Amino acid sequence: MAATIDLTHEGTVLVAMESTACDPHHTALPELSGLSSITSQNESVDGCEQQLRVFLRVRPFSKEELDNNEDQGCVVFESAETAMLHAPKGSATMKFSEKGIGQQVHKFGFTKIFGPESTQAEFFDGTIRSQVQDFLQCKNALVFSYGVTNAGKTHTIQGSPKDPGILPRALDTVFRHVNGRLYEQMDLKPYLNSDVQKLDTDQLKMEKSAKTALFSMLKEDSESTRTSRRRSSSSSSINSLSFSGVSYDQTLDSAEGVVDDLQCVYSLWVAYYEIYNEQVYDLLQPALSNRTKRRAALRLCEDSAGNSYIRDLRWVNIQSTEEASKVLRVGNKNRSAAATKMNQSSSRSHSIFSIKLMRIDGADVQGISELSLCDLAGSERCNKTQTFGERLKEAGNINNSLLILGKCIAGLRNNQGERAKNSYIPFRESKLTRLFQGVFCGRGRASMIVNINQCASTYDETLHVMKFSAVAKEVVQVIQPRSLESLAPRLLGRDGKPLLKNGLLDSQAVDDYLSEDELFDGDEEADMSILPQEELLNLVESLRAKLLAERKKNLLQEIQIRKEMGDAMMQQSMEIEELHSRQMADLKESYEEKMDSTFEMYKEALKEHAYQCALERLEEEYVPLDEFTAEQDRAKELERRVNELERKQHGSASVLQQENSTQTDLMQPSTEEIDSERFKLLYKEKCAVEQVCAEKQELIISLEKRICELNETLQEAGESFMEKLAEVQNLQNRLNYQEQESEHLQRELAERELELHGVKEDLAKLTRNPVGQSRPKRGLLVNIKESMSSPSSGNLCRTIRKSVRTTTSLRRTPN
Ligand SMILES: Nc1ncnc2c1ncn2[C@@H]1O[C@H](COP(=O)(O)OP(=O)(O)OP(=O)(O)O)[C@@H](O)[C@H]1O
Repeated sequence: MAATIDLTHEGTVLVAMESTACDPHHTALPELSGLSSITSQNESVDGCEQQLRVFLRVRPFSKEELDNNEDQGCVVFESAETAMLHAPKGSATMKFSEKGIGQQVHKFGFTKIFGPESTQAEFFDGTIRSQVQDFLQCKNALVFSYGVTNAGKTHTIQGSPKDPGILPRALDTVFRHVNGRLYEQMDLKPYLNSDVQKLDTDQLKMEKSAKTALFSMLKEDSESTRTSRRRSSSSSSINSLSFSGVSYDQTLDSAEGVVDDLQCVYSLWVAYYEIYNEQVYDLLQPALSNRTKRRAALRLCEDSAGNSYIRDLRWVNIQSTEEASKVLRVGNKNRSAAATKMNQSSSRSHSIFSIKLMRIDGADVQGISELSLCDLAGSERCNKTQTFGERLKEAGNINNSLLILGKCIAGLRNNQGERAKNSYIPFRESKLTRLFQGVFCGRGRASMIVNINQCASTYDETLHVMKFSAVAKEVVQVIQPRSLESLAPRLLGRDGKPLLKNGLLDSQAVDDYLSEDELFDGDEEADMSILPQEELLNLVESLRAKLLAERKKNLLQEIQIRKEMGDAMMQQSMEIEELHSRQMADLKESYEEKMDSTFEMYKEALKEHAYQCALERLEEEYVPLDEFTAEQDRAKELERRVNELERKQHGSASVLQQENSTQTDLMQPSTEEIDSERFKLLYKEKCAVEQVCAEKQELIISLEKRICELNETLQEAGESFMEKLAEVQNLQNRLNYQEQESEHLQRELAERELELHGVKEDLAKLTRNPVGQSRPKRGLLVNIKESMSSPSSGNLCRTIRKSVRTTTSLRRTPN
């Protein structure tokens, strides 16, 4: 059930995205469709344009991987920016390319590539050091690592105590920059997305005791781990990560080039949370129950400007790298890690470590910026990693949120340029993208780290990651320059009311900020806690009746829409089925025709060939019958005469012997003459017979030769016939395969019809008993959106998704 998305479609024109508002409080984020947020490059001249920076980091082989013959030269570096992927034998990519689908070699470009030998320090300096400097100048930054599981994401972000990753290095850079200028009190605390809350004395006390309690969690833990460590000193868990007293290369200055007002002091706050199974959990909150280790899920809300923030997320004030390290260790302890087949300590959640930096000048908070480092969970294919039960659900959620991230990135790219498609960008379909929508839309600089391993066994997944990154690299961010005034967060009191504006109390500002209309208009996740309680109760009461009527109306509309969607789905599946059966019938017919005609063609050719050979043979061997019989007669006659002469010769020899003694010498000469004449004649005839025999012999030899030649030709023709027969067989096999495919698809179609039937029955039930339903108090669009987006929603959504997948796969089916 691995979610895959092909992001490599066309649309290469890269143009800028429009910046979002200069003032973070009063201009809403681009609407969720992203339609209004996209302009051409020319229109965004004020903003600073930059292609999304995408870095590739390739981790070295482990010893086990080398032993398992994982090194098959799959990754080849062409230059510092270009890498080639070569499909290894046995990979799906190779199998497909052998069938003529896709290629064996893929080439990808990156902002910069870091090979297996690159150090953590080199990586930090070459990638996010500049973003940390931006952060120190009140600019938001987001860094996220993407890659298959076991590719080195956590190593890159967190590293180990001896070899710290970019997060400890970033914190170290920040602390060295603010060294001696830390705001030591905790009374100014981050609030909502980018505001600041002034804590009163009670709140301050609570804040301090909460911090002490947090660090004491670590003490308790270290007491127990110390005992276990004594037993086993081999632990390399990230839980023990510490970067206090860093021993790594510190030759580079912490924040070169950062222009700074030396009068300013800084307050640093950190939060550490994870998105696990599409729920946000605070990694710094203790578990609800010690036994189950369950924690409370937090709500993702939006302020009136549409900026996302996590309600009740715990921000901890830190005064040193040691404290930052402690926070990270507490969070790592709580992180949802479970061993998968591919990585023994695989992280199953997206974990985000956020740092907020407040620049304070006297009583004024001049600016606030946020740096988030997001370690995405590894994406893996369920079959390969043997995931079951809870792990399978996790994998589904991980894949789904990565899929949405991919869709958003592809959507951003497609919406850029003159040929912008103005397509819907599904930021709100997952918590991850919803959280970082602002940064992607220009409220900060984002960069992506693509982690890969070079293992042949995970080649196909790695290729998918690379394709994803290729799309990301084409996204252009426009970071709008913001004035210091616009950067200044609002200072809010206990109940969320702003206390100061331009140094003065401004009660009007609260109305602008949180008007009733904004609070209740459309967004079901608006944070109501920021309104005074009484006001809120009144509003709730007055809206109650309205809401009921609205819900009734919505329910009916929803039923109608579901019915229409069900009908449309049914219609669509019937059309698909019909189209498919037509295609299959056509295909079958055309293959049969092709096969028959090929067969006939070869049969004819063979016949023709045999006929020609026979004709040639006849022509060459042909002797007229008369001639042949006359010759035979002549030969017989000659033979007969030879026999007769031999007989005569024999008789005359004996007569001569008898007469020799009696006859006179006179008689002798005349008999000898006759004999000699006869001999001469006989000799001549014998020669003639021998000549005829020799001629016949020659004829026989030449005929035998021709027969041999004809045999060879026949053999050749036979061989070519066999070849053609094999081809025909091959075509027949392909036809059988297509038929099997067709049957499979028809079965799938039948399943979908069953599902649709189920949905229709549900609908019918719903129509029969609409008021009895207990539904969450949400709007129509929200319910529809949720049912369309949530992986755990009902049959209808599964059916729609299935249909979309089937349609896509139908389009991809090779002819
Ligand atoms: N650049 C590197 N140099 C040396 N070892 C590395 C490097 N990158 C990763 N590793 C090692 O590879 C293993 C897997 O790395 P890591 O846990 O960071 O993967 P991951 O992508 O975070 O996996 P998951 O998504 O499952 O959490 C670890 O043992 C890590 O120490």
